[in-house]
Amino acid sequence: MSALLPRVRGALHRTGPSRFIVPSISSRASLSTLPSNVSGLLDFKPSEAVENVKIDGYVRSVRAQKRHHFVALGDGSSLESLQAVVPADQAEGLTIGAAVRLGGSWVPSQGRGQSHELQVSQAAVLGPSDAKTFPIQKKYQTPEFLRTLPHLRPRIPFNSTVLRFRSEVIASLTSFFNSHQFIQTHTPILTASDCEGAGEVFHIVTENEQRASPTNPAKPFFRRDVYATVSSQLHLEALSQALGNVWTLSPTFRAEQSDTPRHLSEFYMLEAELSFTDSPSAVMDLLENMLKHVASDLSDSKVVSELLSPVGDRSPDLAPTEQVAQRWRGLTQDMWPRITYTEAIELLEAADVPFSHKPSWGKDLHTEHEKYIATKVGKGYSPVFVTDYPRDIKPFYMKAGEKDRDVSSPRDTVECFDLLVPEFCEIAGGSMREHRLEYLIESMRSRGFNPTPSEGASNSLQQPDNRLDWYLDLRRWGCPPHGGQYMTQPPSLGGMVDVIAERLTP
Ligand SMILES: NC(=O)C[C@H](N)C(=O)O
Repeated sequence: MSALLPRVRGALHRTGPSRFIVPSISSRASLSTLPSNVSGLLDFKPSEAVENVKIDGYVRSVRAQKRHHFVALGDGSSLESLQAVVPADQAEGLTIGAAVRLGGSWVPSQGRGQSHELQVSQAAVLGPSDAKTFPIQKKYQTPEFLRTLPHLRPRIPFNSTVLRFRSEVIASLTSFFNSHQFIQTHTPILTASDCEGAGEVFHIVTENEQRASPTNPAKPFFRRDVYATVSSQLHLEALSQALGNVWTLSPTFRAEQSDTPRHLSEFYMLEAELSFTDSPSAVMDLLENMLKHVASDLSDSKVVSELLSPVGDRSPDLAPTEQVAQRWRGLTQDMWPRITYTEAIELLEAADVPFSHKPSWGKDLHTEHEKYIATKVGKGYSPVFVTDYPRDIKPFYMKAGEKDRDVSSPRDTVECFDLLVPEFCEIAGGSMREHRLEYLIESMRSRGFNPTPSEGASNSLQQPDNRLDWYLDLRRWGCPPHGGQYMTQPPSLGGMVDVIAERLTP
């Protein structure tokens, strides 16, 4: 293998930022038109051979024949591999997993399975790989096994496709918010506010504090209890009073002990606050338009067609492609139905289905209930908004509904919504925020908080136990009606695409 390097070094050295040698006069393609990655090369279908093509990538598999080795090359840019035909005497070191640089002619392929292939004249191994010990193999490997290799798993073509998809979704979300004049902000990850008791928190302590004992006390690192954020919402509300409409995409942490894909201890959450509005519909419209924007932005993209393609190494614990395609189509449906929680309960009570949890007004909806609603109301493809949940099962910050809105049902509700999608159930939600000081204090007291609003601004550093007084302050000085939305795991569209919504990075 080392013998290969000196032989090709002269021919393959970079002449600038490009990885290609300037083509000779006889070449048809000019430097600027030559694609620079596997995806680009696969889309490049000249009718005649193009010489002096160079490509960097990783060997996905090798089929050795007497005179040639057929190398499947990938570089993370494409689910499909590029076929490189390497003369046997140049194939030393081209083993599965190796990082290589290949040079040769890009020619229409005689074989089946690909329109073009690279007839390699120069091959360099830039990062060798011992095929005998490389744990990622072309054959099927169970998700359980692959989960033990989080540092290598992204190299699996399907997984790198999911990561590219996430990148494109984030770009599309950014363009959506940008074009709607929302300001992107970044809220603290380490925070003294544990939001609304949205989930169990991770308490941040230093190793010193952890090792402390009565005989060996440690000086606290922070002056008060600090947690890994469970939601950016409260901080975002403060920022919206300074900037107007704001959004963030932030890592979020919940200490929930669970192996289901729906309960992750670390995930990304998109949150947006819309200021100067008293209309829950406006907040729902924002969420609906945001998802439709992403769906239409990406619908013709290569990455979506790859995710929906039935070929490749799709693991059997992923939803079938037809199901994912259906979810995708659902996002582009015209009007997403909106029903109240009370209507949802009525539908559930009337349903001829043996639910394991009896639906009853005042209780939260279980996944089986949400599935039923999404199928019945959303007809199995359209997302459905369920609004106005009972106040007692929702967090303190949600704005109280108008009691007299439905005289036949004078039960306390809050102005909120959950977005249910077929099969996946709740992927997003939001609410109007209680912007009236006295109502907020009352709501906090009824939930066991002990707010102590002061005359001046709350100095949270001096009030270690009263971590939400600053939140009350927001209501004391210029708090317009406002509301917000959230979506968990937006880069994978709430996990709808990489169904096992797990981290693909170490
Ligand atoms: N921004 C939000 O409305 C998210 C909400 N705080 C939650 O954690 O569920």
